[in-house]
Amino acid sequence: MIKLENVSMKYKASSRPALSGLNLEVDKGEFAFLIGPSGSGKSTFFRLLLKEDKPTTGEVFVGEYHVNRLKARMVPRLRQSVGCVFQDFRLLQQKSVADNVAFALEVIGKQPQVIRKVVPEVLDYVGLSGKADRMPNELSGGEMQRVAIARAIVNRPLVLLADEPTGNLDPETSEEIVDVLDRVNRRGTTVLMATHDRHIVDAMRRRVLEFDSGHLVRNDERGVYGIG
Ligand SMILES: Nc1ncnc2c1ncn2[C@@H]1O[C@H](COP(=O)(O)OP(=O)(O)OP(=O)(O)O)[C@@H](O)[C@H]1O
Repeated sequence: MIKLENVSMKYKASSRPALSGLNLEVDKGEFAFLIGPSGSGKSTFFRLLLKEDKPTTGEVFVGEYHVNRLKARMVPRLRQSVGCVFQDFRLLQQKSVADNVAFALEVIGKQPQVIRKVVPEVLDYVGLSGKADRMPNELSGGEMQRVAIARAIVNRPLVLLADEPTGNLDPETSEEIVDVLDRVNRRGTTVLMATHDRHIVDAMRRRVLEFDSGHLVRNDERGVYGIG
C-alpha cells in the first residue's frame, strides 16, 4: 500500500536531511503511529506521500501510484486517494459543517444528488448528525476535528494521514477522535497518525514508527510510546 525505498529528503534551506535512508512498508488496512521529537521528519514523510515535496533520492509508492515519478496531471488523483487531517482543523470558516464536507465532493465533480445523499451519511458516521447547519465557529474543537475527518474520508480514500490530530484537544476529546479514526481504519482505510500523545499510543498498541533526526529508529508491530 505504502512503500518507501531508500528515501532521503533535504530541504534547500536546510543543511541536514529531514529524512535519511528511509525504508518502510505499510500494508493496506494498517493503523500506524508516527512518533519522535519535533523536527524528526514526520510531517516531511507525509509531504512526500502527497507529492507536496519530492525526495532527494529514493522511491515512494502509494497504492497504485509511483509518487516520485507521477506526472503533474495525475497528482490530483493521488491526493483524492490520500485524505488528510491536521492539528488546526483547516475548515472553511465561511461554510457550514455540511458545506465544508460537500465542498470536497464538489471540487472533484460529484453530482449534486450524490452529494445530498453522502454528506448526511458521513456526518452521521463521525457523530455529527444534527450539526450539519452549524458554522465552524459554533463548534467545539472535537467537533471541528470530526468535520475535518468527515471531509477527509467522504471520498473513501485509501489512506488517511492525520498530523497531530489531537494536538489541540483535551485528553477525553482526544480519545473520542482516536475512536473515530479507529472506526475509519476498521472500515479498511490505512491510517497514519503523527502524535506526541503517549497515552493514545500506549492504549492502542498499533504499529509504531519512531523517527529521530530524519532516521526511522523503531518499527514495532504492536508498539508503545517508549521511555523517551
Ligand atoms: N520548508 C522547510 N524548509 C527547510 N527545512 C524544513 C522545512 N520543513 C521542515 N524542515 C526541517 O526538516 C526537518 C524535519 O521537519 P518535520 O516538519 O518533518 O518534523 P516533524 O517530525 O513533523 O516535527 P513536529 O513534531 O514539530 O511536527 C526539521 O529539521 C525541519 O527544520
